[in-house]
Amino acid sequence: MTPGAGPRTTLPDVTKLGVAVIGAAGRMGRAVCEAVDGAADLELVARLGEDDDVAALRASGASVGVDFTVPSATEANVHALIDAGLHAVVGTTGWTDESLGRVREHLDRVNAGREQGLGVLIAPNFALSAVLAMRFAQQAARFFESAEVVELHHPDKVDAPSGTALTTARHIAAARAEAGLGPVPDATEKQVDGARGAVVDGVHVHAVRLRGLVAHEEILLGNPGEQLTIRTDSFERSSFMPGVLLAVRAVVSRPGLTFGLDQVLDLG
Ligand SMILES: NC(=O)C1=CN([C@@H]2O[C@H](COP(=O)(O)OP(=O)(O)OC[C@H]3O[C@@H](n4cnc5c(N)ncnc54)[C@H](O)[C@@H]3O)[C@@H](O)[C@H]2O)C=CC1
Ligand SMILES: O=C(O)C1=N[C@H](C(=O)O)C[C@H](O)C1
Repeated sequence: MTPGAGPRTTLPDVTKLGVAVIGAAGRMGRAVCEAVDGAADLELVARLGEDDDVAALRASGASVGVDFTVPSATEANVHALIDAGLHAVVGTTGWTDESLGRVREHLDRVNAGREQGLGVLIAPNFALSAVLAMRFAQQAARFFESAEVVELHHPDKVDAPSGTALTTARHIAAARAEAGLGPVPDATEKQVDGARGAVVDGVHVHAVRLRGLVAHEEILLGNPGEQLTIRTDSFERSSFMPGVLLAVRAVVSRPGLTFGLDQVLDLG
């Protein structure tokens, strides 16, 4: 574990919220460390990498652990953060209903014995444009016969489709089901494997990997004679930082599991 700004020679500032970043050397981890460092009310007290022990955060002065690691590691990190008595903000992808359920149960168990409960906030995307795009897609879905999602990312991304696209597709599917819409029209009988993308709850999702891109998504909604396109573009990782900082400040007073940044924005 590397302390926030070199070896600590003084006690942490108790007027600030102590933050530890897990995955601190990664693309997002570096940006989060910089953002926390630049926030007057937060103090970066630890940067953790792959070989560091999350349990050591117990003595670090951190109240919130922020995880931007890899899908195979994030769930274990969150359970370790809860066991160490920290709140958690998570941007890492790979969450399923089952893994979210395990976190919810763990929090229920731990919070039953605490005066001020621990919170975990997991968001597939912290960029405001993406959060709004997901919400608009959910609102629009019931009015359209067809819906497909295209996500476009940098080629160093290890998972496909993106967590954002999975969530978008699930929201669209839920809105269609609630409105009583049937399957999307599709006459395809013969295709090269994968030509129609992945199918998430009946919604086709396509993943593009292209050098030069950061994180982008298009939601295409079609009716006879018309189309609605909702598009979000993160050109820089700075786009995620206001959402990450908002989540860090919010999670300490939101016991239990929160999924999605929309839950802490006043979106109506
Ligand atoms: N929710 C959001 O707004 C966003 C989410 N992401 C997601 O965040 C995750 C990280 O993305 P990037 O920073 O681009 O990846 P990256 O590959 O640049 O960074 C991941 C870092 O985690 C470290 N790591 C791996 N296992 C670890 C472990 N067990 N403990 C501690 N550190 C560990 C790696 O060494 C690396 O430094 C991905 O799942 C990505 O999809 C990315 C951008 C925005
Ligand atoms: O890996 C990324 O870069 C991103 N991952 C998240 C996802 O999979 O949705 C969020 C954003 O799209 C960037």
